[in-house]
Amino acid sequence: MKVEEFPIKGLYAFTPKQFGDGRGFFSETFNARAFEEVVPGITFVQDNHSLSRDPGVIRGLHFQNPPHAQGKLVRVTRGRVLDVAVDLRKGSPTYGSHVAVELSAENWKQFWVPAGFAHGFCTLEPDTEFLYKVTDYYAPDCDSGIAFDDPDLGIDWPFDRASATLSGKDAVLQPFREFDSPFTYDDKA
Ligand SMILES: Cc1cn([C@H]2C[C@H](O)[C@@H](COP(=O)(O)OP(=O)(O)O[C@H]3O[C@@H](C)C(=O)[C@@H](O)[C@H]3O)O2)c(=O)[nH]c1=O
Repeated sequence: MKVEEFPIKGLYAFTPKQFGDGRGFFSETFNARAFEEVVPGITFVQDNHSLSRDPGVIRGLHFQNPPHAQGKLVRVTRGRVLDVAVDLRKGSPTYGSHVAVELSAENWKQFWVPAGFAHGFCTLEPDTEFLYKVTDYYAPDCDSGIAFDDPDLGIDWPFDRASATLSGKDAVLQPFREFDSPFTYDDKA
């Protein structure tokens, strides 16, 4: 498994091996022991799967507030997305900055987005299937988000608000400047 780090501490990309043969391929898409070596102390409790029909579907930027904050291990099994994580950890040297990674069925990359980040993605191909493991259960009362196109975040999305497809909920998310983060940065983590 290939492991990549980023300028924002806590984010990782993993590329599991694919063993191709005449039938197709085999891949260990999650191995608790290998994951633990890079990101210790994590337990996943729920697996999610979404389908987005068109290119330009933007979901995000989402997070759950404590006590149900979620870490997410995300990947794409069909199609392609631009996946984005925004650092919301108060006191972090990279607070408010983001990492964008392309995830696709072709590159087989997974992105680890710990609790304390807002997460979102934009589909780049039709019929994109997005799969992820999360570290806490869905808690609608803790569900929150920030506008994907907030100018203060400066994310270079391939679609703008007029051309993207958004949920009603995502169309009215709060601006970053009004957001009082409940997350704190742990220097030692
Ligand atoms: C996220 C989620 C949603 N739902 C339900 C609520 C709602 O009726 C329907 C669709 O929910 P949403 O519109 O919030 O789905 P979606 O916009 O795909 O939300 C997801 O976006 C990406 C970017 C993330 O990071 C995820 O954590 C999650 O927030 O599914 C669950 O039952 N369990 C869940 O874990």
